[in-house]
Amino acid sequence: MSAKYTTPEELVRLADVAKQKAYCPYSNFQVGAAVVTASGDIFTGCNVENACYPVGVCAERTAICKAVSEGHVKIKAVAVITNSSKVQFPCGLCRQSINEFGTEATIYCASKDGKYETHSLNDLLPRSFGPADLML
Ligand SMILES: O=c1ccn([C@H]2C[C@H](O)[C@@H](CO)O2)c(=O)[nH]1
Ligand SMILES: [Zn+2]
Repeated sequence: MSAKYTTPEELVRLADVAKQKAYCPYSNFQVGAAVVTASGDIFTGCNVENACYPVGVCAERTAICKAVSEGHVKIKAVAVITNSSKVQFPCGLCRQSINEFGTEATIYCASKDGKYETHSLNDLLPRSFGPADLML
């Protein structure tokens, strides 16, 4: 964490920088993510694969865990970028993880050239199950 949130384009750029660190020898699918917290701080992450495939972690969840472990539990926006020429969306696990910390989050989904689409988490994860559902 060092940057403060400015623009979606800058957030996508920071995700792209994080993508350079992707550890993905099995899929060769590089992913970078950048999350913006309530304070405007930015945390970034990459996917980290493992020889035992299920142990691998997505870029979005790497970034979220970095934020939460530094005490930032409210996420306002997420940018994700891959090495695909198509715009890519977070996987289901990552959508659920974003939901835990940012039910109102905005998601910027980019292709490798930096072009991005903007979606609400609610668009990507409708009728979600989250913390409020356990407040019995
Ligand atoms: O939302 C996603 C989906 C996939 N990946 C990673 C996991 C794996 O390392 C590679 C191929 O699935 O892409 C992410 O980082 N984020
Ligand atoms: Zn994922």
